[in-house]
Amino acid sequence: MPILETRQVSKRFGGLTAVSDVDLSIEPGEIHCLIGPNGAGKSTLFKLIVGTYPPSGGEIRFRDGDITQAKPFARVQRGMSIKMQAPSVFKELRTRQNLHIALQQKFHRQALVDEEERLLALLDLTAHADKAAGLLSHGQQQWLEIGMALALGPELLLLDEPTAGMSPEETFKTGELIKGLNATGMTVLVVEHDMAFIRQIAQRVTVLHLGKVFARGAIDEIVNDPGVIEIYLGKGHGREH
Ligand SMILES: Nc1ncnc2c1ncn2[C@@H]1O[C@H](COP(=O)(O)OP(=O)(O)OP(=O)(O)O)[C@@H](O)[C@H]1O
Repeated sequence: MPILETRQVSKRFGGLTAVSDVDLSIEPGEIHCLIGPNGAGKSTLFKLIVGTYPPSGGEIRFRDGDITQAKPFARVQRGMSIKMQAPSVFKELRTRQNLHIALQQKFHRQALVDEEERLLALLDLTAHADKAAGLLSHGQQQWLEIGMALALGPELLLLDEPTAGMSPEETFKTGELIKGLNATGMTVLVVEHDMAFIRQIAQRVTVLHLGKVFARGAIDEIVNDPGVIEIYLGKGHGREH
C-alpha cells in the first residue's frame, strides 16, 4: 500500500489549471523524484501535499488516511516532514540552537543532547555547531534545514529542490545524505530539476508536464524515454506566461 497517494488531484488558479487530475503514488521506503520542466506544476503539487493550498479537486491520502483537508501541522504530526525550497533557518541563532528548537518537540534532556550531536555529525556540521547559522554556506544552511525536518523523526521526508544554489560537490553530498536516510527506511519525495542529481538518488520518478502526469516509472526507463527527453530539451517546454 502506498504511504502517500494523490488521487485525481487538481489545483486551479483563476483560469489556469496548474495541476490537473494528478495521480501520484509513493511506496514506503522509496526515493521518489517529481520532475518536469519549468511551470509543469511540481511546486504546486508539493504545496497541495504539504497542505499550503487546498486542492480544487481530488483526494490526498497519507498512511491510509484522508488528509485532503488536514492542516499542515496535522500532516506533520502524522509523520511527514517538509523542507521547502528557500532555506529559512534562524540565521542569528547558532547551528545547534536551530536543531535544538526543532528537537524540543520530540526529545528532552540527555536524549535531546544526544540527538543534536547525532544530527550535527550526520549533516557534517559538528565543526560549525556554535557558529551563527547565517554564517554557514548556502549548502550548509540547506543541510541544517534538512536536519530540522529530520528532528521530527518523519516517516516521509519531502524536499523541494534541496540542491538549489549548491555547488556540484554540495549537490553530490546532499544526494549521499538522502540515500543514507533512505537506507534507514525513510521514504523520500524530492522535487528536482538537476538530472545528474536525480540519476544519483531516484528509484522511481513521476514526470509532470503542463500540470499532468506525463510519465512515471523506474529511473532507468524515464531517463531513456524519448518523450521525456523531448519535453526537457525540445522546444516549447514549460507554460507560456
Ligand atoms: N499562487 C499562484 N497563483 C497563480 N498561478 C500560479 C501560482 N502558483 C503557480 N502558478 C502557476 O502554475 C503553473 C505551475 O507552477 P509551478 O510553480 O507549480 O511549476 P513548477 O513545475 O514548480 O515550476 P518550476 O520548476 O519553475 O518551479 C505556472 O504556470 C505558474 O505560473
